[in-house]
Amino acid sequence: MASKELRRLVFVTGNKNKLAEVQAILGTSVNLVDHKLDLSEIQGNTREVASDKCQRAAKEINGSVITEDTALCFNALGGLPGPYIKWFLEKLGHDGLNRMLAGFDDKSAYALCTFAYSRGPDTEPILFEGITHGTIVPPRGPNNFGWDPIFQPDSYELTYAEMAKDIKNTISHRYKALEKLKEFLNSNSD
Ligand SMILES: O=c1nc[nH]c2c1ncn2[C@H]1C[C@H](O)[C@@H](COP(=O)(O)OP(=O)(O)OP(=O)(O)O)O1
Ligand SMILES: [Mg+2]
Repeated sequence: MASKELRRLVFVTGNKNKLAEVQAILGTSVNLVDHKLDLSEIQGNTREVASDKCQRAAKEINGSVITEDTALCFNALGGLPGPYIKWFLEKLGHDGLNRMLAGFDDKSAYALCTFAYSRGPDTEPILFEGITHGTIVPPRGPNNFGWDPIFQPDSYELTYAEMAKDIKNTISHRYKALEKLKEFLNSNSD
């Protein structure tokens, strides 16, 4: 690849908020091409779910792709809902997610982001993980993105939803995973 040429990366996601954050974090360092597709997701641990999703995307695109899977893991529940948070959020809402922890003193949780990069349909995806630890709290802040109003990162008084985007985007699970992906891409510029 010519050194001045921006790397073209196809990001397959059905979530516009994710896409916006990834674009904001990557800035102009890559030419991000979005491809809207709601991929089906298997059951399994976060690495299995992320890897399978990326393989499906690479088959659809028939080329190199990145995908991302986000889990929200409650420590009192041994890491659940984890990769199934989307369905728990959809069925229970913010209050229901809080109530899941009512019987536990431990309200701690972590957000885990797994980016997966595949060179094409017949290759094993490479995974990049980022974790931000925090606490599950009653909802505060605008309800624009998923579980942002109920996740308060450690050493902050604000939930993800209350924070300015440029703060979230420098401490988030997504930011940390993308830092690793960027480092990998910079040292593998084929
Ligand atoms: O930073 C975040 N802050 C708050 N909520 C978030 C965040 N990131 C993902 N979320 C939500 C979206 C979905 O309810 C679940 C993850 O599920 P996940 O399968 O990874 O996302 P998705 O299906 O919306 O998009 P995709 O097409 O990329 O799979 O957590
Ligand atoms: Mg999904």
